[in-house]
Parts: sequence; C-alpha cells; structure tokens
Amino acid sequence: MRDAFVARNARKASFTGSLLEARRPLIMEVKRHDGDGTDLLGGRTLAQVVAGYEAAGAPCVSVVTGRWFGGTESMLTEVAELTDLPILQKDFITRRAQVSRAKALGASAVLLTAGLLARSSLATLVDACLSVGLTPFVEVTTEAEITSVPHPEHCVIAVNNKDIKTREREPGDLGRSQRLLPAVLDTGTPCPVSASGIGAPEVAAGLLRAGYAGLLVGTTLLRTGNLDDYLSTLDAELARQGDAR
Ligand SMILES: O=C(O)c1ccccc1NCC(=O)[C@H](O)[C@H](O)COP(=O)(O)O
Repeated sequence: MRDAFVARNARKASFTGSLLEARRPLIMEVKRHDGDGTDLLGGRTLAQVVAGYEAAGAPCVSVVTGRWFGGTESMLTEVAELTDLPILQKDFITRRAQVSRAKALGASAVLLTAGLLARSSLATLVDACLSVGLTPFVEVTTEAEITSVPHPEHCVIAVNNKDIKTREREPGDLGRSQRLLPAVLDTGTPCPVSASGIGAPEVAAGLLRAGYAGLLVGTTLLRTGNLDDYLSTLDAELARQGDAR
C-alpha cells in the first residue's frame, strides 16, 4: 500500500511544470467553507469535487487544510489518494516538520504566507521545501514581501487579492494583482500567480492576459453551477482579449 503511494508520488508531474504547460492554468481548489463559515461543498464528497476538476482538465489542485476554512489534514490524504495531479497544501505552515509532513502526505507544493512569517523563517521554510522536492508557493500582498522571497527562481509567487489577517472575509482587491505584477516579474519567478477573490471568467481572462501564468480559484469554481460553462466562457474571453501567454 505504502509502496504504491510512493510510486504514485514519484510519477507526479511537477507543480510548476504542470501549471505552465496547461492550456487553462487554473489551480482548482477544494475548500470546505469560506472565511465566513459558509459551506462550499454543498453535500458533494471530495471524490466528486476532484473528479469534476479532473474532467475539466485541471493541471493541479489546491487543498485547504487550514482550520479557519474547515480544513483537516485528512483532506490532503484523501485527495492525494484520489488523483495523480500535483497538489498544493494550503495551511498555516510555520515549521520545517510541517513541510516534511506535507511531502509525506502527497503534496507537491505548500503555501508559505510571507505576511505571517519572519523573513528568516520564510528563508528556512523555502530551503526546507526545496530540499525535499516541494515547490514553495509563496503568497504575498506587498512589494516588501515580494522582495523578501528567497530563491524566487524556484518559487511560485502568488499575489493574494484577499487578506488572511482578516480571514479573507472581504471580496478581494483584484487591482492588487495588477499593481504588483511588475514587481513579481522582476524577481525572476517562472510562475507568477494571482490568488483569491477571482470571480467571473472575464476577470480571470484579464489576469492571464495581463501576464499571470496561473490563477488560484476556489470559491467561484465550487459555487458555479456549471464548471464547463465557466471554462468555455474563459476560453472565449482569452481568445477575444488575445491571450498574452
Ligand atoms: O492565505 C493564507 O495564508 C491561508 C492559510 C491557510 C489556509 C488558507 C489560506 N488562504 C485561503 C486561500 O488560500 C483561498 O482559499 C484561495 O486563495 C482561494 O480563494 P477564493 O478563490 O477566494 O476561494
């Protein structure tokens, strides 16, 4: 059983590679509830949500294990057993042991929230990720946080449009992604991502057109009645706006 799990993990594509090669570079998220405690699964099992994302061609998935959003570590274990797609674990990671644990449970990338970590801790955790073959997914909200990211060439740098310090209860400021994109690109990261608060497909297309290599979308995909319709509209908008990637 354990051997099969290890073999399966070894076969996984890299998180960044999978995102960069995708026709639709959406990290599709599994999250039990939003920052206000409103249920997002609507009676669906994790297996149903993940099957829907796979059928929709997701290049990678995000699993929120952070308890503010109803998450548990067992969600990561379950999703890792359900799919070969690279998985991002979203939790409050502050210690090296959590990084090793994420790897052991099947994650390919882990969230490191720059605004919640001292600069030295961020550096330690980025090193810990790289030493075990995990992609550091570093979330930022300011220019100062962007310039504090060590080894940006090996990191996904994600602009969070919401604020974790308010438990992401606000709708999100998409203008932040527009404003911070030049600074993110200046770091040399191969994979700039815009995360949180991304709604209509027209908005998603605009962020990709602006130069983001990937988008992290949770609530909107979990709430949409028809994922195929959302993605078809995204495709049409990308074609209409002229995909810059
Ligand atoms: O941002 C964090 O620091 C964080 C830490 C632990 C768990 C979750 C965290 N953020 C929440 C999210 O990552 C969002 O669920 C994700 O960006 C998607 O947002 P949305 O599309 O608005 O649901």
